Amino acid sequence: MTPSDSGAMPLILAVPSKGRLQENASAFFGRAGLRLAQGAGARDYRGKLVGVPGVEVRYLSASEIAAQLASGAAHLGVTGEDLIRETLPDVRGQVELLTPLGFGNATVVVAVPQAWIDVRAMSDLDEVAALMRTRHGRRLRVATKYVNLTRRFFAEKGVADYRIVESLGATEGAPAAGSAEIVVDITTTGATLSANALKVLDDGIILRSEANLVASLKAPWGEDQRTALRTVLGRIAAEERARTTREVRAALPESGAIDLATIAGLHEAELPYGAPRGGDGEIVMRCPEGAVFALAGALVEAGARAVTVRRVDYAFAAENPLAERLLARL
Ligand SMILES: Nc1ncnc2c1ncn2[C@@H]1O[C@H](COP(=O)(O)OP(=O)(O)OP(=O)(O)O)[C@@H](O)[C@H]1O
Ligand SMILES: O=P(O)(O)OC[C@H]1O[C@H](OP(=O)(O)OP(=O)(O)O)[C@H](O)[C@@H]1O
Ligand SMILES: [Mg+2]
Repeated sequence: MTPSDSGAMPLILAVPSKGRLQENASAFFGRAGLRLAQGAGARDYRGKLVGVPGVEVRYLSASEIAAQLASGAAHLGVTGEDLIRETLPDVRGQVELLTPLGFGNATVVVAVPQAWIDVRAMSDLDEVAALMRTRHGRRLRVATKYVNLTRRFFAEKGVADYRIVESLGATEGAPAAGSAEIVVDITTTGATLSANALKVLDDGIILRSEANLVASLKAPWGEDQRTALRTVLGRIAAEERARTTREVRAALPESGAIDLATIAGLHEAELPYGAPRGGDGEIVMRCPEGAVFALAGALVEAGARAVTVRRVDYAFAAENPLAERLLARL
């Protein structure tokens, strides 16, 4: 880490440089008003956030991001939960998973040849392993790049007699190639598994993963970095709040007699600008997207003269829940 022009130590934000997560990750930051500006040239793996001083963007592969968050070389990053759980021996002690991002969805699964018609569950693997030993004199081989997830899951399921064959790519090809009998790999559509005549075991789901915004507990969190953190997470929270809620405005009845507190309580709504000052006038509420119609109905029922609902782009608030959660752990 090198001091920025102003001498401040930057917050290092690690962003996928390639692969499936890249486009979605920059779109996610863009929605939050955080525009990534890559340094000159496509091969420059550093950049900045436009208009947010004190942040250095590093473009890395998804697995490298997990490693840098673990070591503390990066403060914040976007990567798959699968890589976090595979790479970090102590997830809770090393990072805080701040929020799932709704993209990069994939499932880590145990898959066996479709031809093994009697093998449906993890418990059947023990029998297969025993047969392998007696018939072929060797252990059942599992091809994977998820070595740690595999070991943990197999141990939980009581399957012990196997050997891992580390795979660096095209894992699903291992059984046909003869380098392993079964695989542990990530799948989204299932197309690759089918194409390789493999099936997922009934209880063979190891982890449902998606991209997450992750913070390192091991990175040096000085005052400069905490300030940058509040700005970045404040914008992300404002976008998330705006996306998941609706603003509901109502013209109160002339009489002013309306029990807003009760209505708000019943419909998970809040009054972000407080209760109305006078008896008459307009109030602004905010509620989850799914509560809109019930809330609007309740307001009309209670005498509101008009109710309008709208989406907003950003909803900033004094509290910064993502930042507070992280800062409380540092
Ligand atoms: N169908 C999918 N297959 C693989 N990964 C997926 C899929 N869908 C989402 N992902 C997520 O994307 C992450 C990175 O996968 P991707 O293949 O895009 O990166 P990569 O550039 O190959 O990374 P690396 O070179 O470090 O393996 C996965 O670990 C997972 O979290
Ligand atoms: O269930 P599906 O939708 O078919 O997707 C799963 C496949 O995609 C990934 O490979 P990727 O394309 O990332 O290649 P890689 O193994 O080189 O990373 C993954 O390793 C699977 O092979
Ligand atoms: Mg890949």
